[in-house]
Amino acid sequence: MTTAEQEYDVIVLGAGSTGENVADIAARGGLSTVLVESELVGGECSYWACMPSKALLRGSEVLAEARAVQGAAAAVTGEQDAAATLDRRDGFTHHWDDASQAEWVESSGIALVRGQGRLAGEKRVAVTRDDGTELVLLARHAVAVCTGSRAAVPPVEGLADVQPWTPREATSAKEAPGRLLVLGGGYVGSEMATAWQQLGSSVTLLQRGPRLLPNVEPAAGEAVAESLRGLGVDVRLGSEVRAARREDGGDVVLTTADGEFRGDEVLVAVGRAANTDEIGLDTVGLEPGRYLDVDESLQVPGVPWLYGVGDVNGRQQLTHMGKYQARQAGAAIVARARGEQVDLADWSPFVATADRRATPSVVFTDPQVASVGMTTAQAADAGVPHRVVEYPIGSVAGASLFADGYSGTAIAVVDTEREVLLGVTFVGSGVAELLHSATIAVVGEVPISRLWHAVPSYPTISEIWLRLLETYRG
Ligand SMILES: Cc1cc2nc3c(=O)[nH]c(=O)nc-3n(C[C@H](O)[C@H](O)[C@H](O)COP(=O)(O)OP(=O)(O)OC[C@H]3O[C@@H](n4cnc5c(N)ncnc54)[C@H](O)[C@@H]3O)c2cc1C
Ligand SMILES: NC(=O)c1ccc[n+]([C@@H]2O[C@H](COP(=O)([O-])OP(=O)(O)OC[C@H]3O[C@@H](n4cnc5c(N)ncnc54)[C@H](O)[C@@H]3O)[C@@H](O)[C@H]2O)c1
Repeated sequence: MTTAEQEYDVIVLGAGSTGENVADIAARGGLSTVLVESELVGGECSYWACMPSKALLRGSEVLAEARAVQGAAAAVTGEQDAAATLDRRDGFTHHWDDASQAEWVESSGIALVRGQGRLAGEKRVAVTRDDGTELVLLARHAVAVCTGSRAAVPPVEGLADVQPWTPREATSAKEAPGRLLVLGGGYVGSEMATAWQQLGSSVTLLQRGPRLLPNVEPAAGEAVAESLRGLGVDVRLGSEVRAARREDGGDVVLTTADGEFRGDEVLVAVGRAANTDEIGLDTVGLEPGRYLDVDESLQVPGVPWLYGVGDVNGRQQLTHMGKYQARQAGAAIVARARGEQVDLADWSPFVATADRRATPSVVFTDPQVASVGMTTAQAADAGVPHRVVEYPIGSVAGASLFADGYSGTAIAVVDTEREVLLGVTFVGSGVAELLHSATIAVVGEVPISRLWHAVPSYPTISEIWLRLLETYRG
């Protein structure tokens, strides 16, 4: 077999949302750039994660909002058309065709190589192309590993053999299974239980720990569990699955200390594993299979030409944070290629400080959970002097107009020494769009005394800000 060689300034391995953005910044910075992709350009978010999952949830959300408004509720006389929702979902994934994203890559002056790439020593990437030929890419300046993550399947006896759903099947299924078992009550488990229960499945959710969404404020997980139960989901907390089997008739059976649970399918949603096992890390002295260890500019310590960006470094596994890291790492790659100094201080143009200090996220359950920065528990663990203020969102006029009997909670964690916000969590209907105000306050470290002058419009849900500040001031 003949092996061709090509040289670029920057090689980006993996064309998910993160890799696309690293390549874009590098190309805009005047560096010749190549993207290597083994599946679909756009990665998980476009085809098997954010976009299809939110499309599956949106129909139920709109109906719930209409049912919560006297007068409008009378117009909701039928059920959701599940087939039409799945069809709309298929539109968002472009029927799992990446032609438009590939077109964008090429129109941005970035070369695209389709195939399986792996490091082959210093600044070298060997690609087995889709047609079976080999191509060796050489990088003058940098290689950015953006290979993302995949679903982790826990070592439960028999689980791998039942061919469980991963988030890929849960977001791309062509019909609702009659009975769906969901293993894991984090982001994916909570969202997918919400979606499929309302698309016709009978869902049982098994969560190992004492509450859903363990990484956010406890009130959020409690509200989501209560709402899922209201929708008819069988939510089992403290439930450890010990074994799994598929019976002749097709049933999946999960065994726990509380007995057996049966379903037509089981979704495994217990977190992610890094896609680093088969990318040649051993050829540059690194251990395969683990999240890539990186510094604040996303550079791998001791290997200055190598970067690990997005899900693959395990810092924050969210599309917007991967894209943020891509902007920071991309700027660092361009600056270093020009021989410029890269400032590694917090909040510089080259570092991903928000990963540690101000990561926003929205769980699109009913109620939504929108949070940024530290939770109460994280502030306590970090030993920061702080006070927690809480206020029921339903008590503000805007919320009562938004939905009859609006129920929700806002929680702010305030640094009592510096009088700035460390973190904010909103739990309630329609709070996703409130979150960016909190993100700006946390990132900007806006003093409470100045925040007081940020007057929310009446009557909007944003008036929750005024109530939180009044509660803090006492
Ligand atoms: C069900 C679900 C819902 C989610 N919803 C949201 C949400 O609403 N909002 C949000 O912010 N985040 C969400 N996330 C998280 C989000 O999907 C990820 O954080 C994001 O996709 C990470 O992007 P990435 O580019 O780093 O990795 P990926 O999207 O995994 O992209 C990596 C790319 O690298 C390619 N690749 C891997 N190995 C190789 C190789 N050897 N050679 C060539 N190519 C390779 C892969 O094919 C892939 O295209 C969700 C996740 C799941 C599972
Ligand atoms: N809306 C969003 O932004 C969104 C949506 C989906 C996923 N994501 C991202 O994808 C990541 C992965 O999501 P995820 O839900 O797979 O992981 P997760 O870390 O959010 O949740 C995993 C859950 O599984 C539970 N668990 C672990 N082992 C278990 C076991 N053996 N049995 C039962 N329960 C078990 C954990 O207690 C936890 O609650 C998220 O952390 C998030 O970064 C984001």
